[in-house]
Amino acid sequence: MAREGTEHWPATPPATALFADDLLDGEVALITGGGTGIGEEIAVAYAELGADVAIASRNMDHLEPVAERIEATGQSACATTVDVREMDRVEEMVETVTDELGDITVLVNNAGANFVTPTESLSANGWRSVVGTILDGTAYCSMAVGERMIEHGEGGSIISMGATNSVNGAPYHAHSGAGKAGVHNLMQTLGAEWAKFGIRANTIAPGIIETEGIAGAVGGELPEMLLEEIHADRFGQPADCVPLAVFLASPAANYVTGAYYSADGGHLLPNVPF
Ligand SMILES: CCCCC/C=C/C(=O)SCCNC(=O)CCNC(=O)[C@H](O)C(C)(C)COP(=O)(O)OP(=O)(O)OC[C@H]1O[C@@H](n2cnc3c(N)ncnc32)[C@H](O)[C@@H]1OP(=O)(O)O
Ligand SMILES: NC(=O)C1=CN([C@@H]2O[C@H](COP(=O)(O)OP(=O)(O)OC[C@H]3O[C@@H](n4cnc5c(N)ncnc54)[C@H](OP(=O)(O)O)[C@@H]3O)[C@@H](O)[C@H]2O)C=CC1
Repeated sequence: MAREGTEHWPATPPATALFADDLLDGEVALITGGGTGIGEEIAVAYAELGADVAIASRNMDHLEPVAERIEATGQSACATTVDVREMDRVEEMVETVTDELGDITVLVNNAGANFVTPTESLSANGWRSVVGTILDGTAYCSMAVGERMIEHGEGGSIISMGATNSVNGAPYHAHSGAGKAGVHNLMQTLGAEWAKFGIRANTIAPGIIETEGIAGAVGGELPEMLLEEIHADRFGQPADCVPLAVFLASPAANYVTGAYYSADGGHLLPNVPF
């Protein structure tokens, strides 16, 4: 049964119902992991608001249908494969996107990886696989795109997906929690270092958002008992993360850098009065 007041947590409306339809005109956005889940929703919303959008991940099968959705809005799309854990591949991706769409003005570090496991069962390779994707990948993409943003001289926005599991520690998420904590710290560092170039760097921390990725990470359906920890009394949907990603890409956030925004239905808030 829903707790009192939780019926006041309806679905987040589409970005086009919230923002001016030309908000992202002239932007060129690159979204890693843009072929699925949260990344897909951000990619399509950016295009609907006027940006040309590139999406990149390891598997082209994920990317092609989303590129078609982007093109259906009338904007240009670029779909390219990358493993963000490899710097050479990241450099190639940035070159391809720049050749096809022009200078990148918005980078969304969304590619992510996780699986839930007791730390004593986590192998070195399992640790590297997740931390490599989350933290190395975010660093490599930010460095490759940031260098070009600096050369281009027009500033830019770097947005990275953190996670609420990095805030208080999270049992069975040793690799993911530590990697996401590093992502938040990296965005603060870049926000400080690259402010002089007009480059902003911010973090969005989703709570528990229903995607195929998280279902894989927890080994099936999300257990209903997790809702007891979520004040909104519902799991998040990818659309719940989109308005923050639009805001941070837009001129509305021109004075916002090094910030950390959670979209978690109150998951981080205490559940008891003491
Ligand atoms: C409060 C809630 C917070 C939630 C926070 C975050 C949530 C999310 O991020 S949800 C999004 C999750 N999305 C994904 O994970 C999609 C991408 N996932 C993957 O690519 C794979 O699941 C991957 C993470 C395992 C990486 O794939 P790949 O690089 O191809 O790696 P391998 O399959 O070769 O495995 C590497 C290594 O990891 C070990 N391993 C894999 N799964 C598990 C598991 N469930 N438990 C324990 N260990 C696992 C695997 O055995 C390999 O290690 P070695 O055997 O030592 O070689
Ligand atoms: N869903 C949730 O509850 C939460 C999600 N997050 C974060 O939000 C982001 C999106 O998550 P979500 O949409 O749920 O997950 P998905 O699993 O749907 O998305 C992850 C994406 O990353 C891509 N990817 C994974 N590894 C690599 C790699 N090495 N190189 C390039 N691309 C890669 C995948 O594509 P491909 O397989 O083609 O490479 C996939 O498109 C992630 O950063 C995640 O950690 C944070 C907290 C909670």
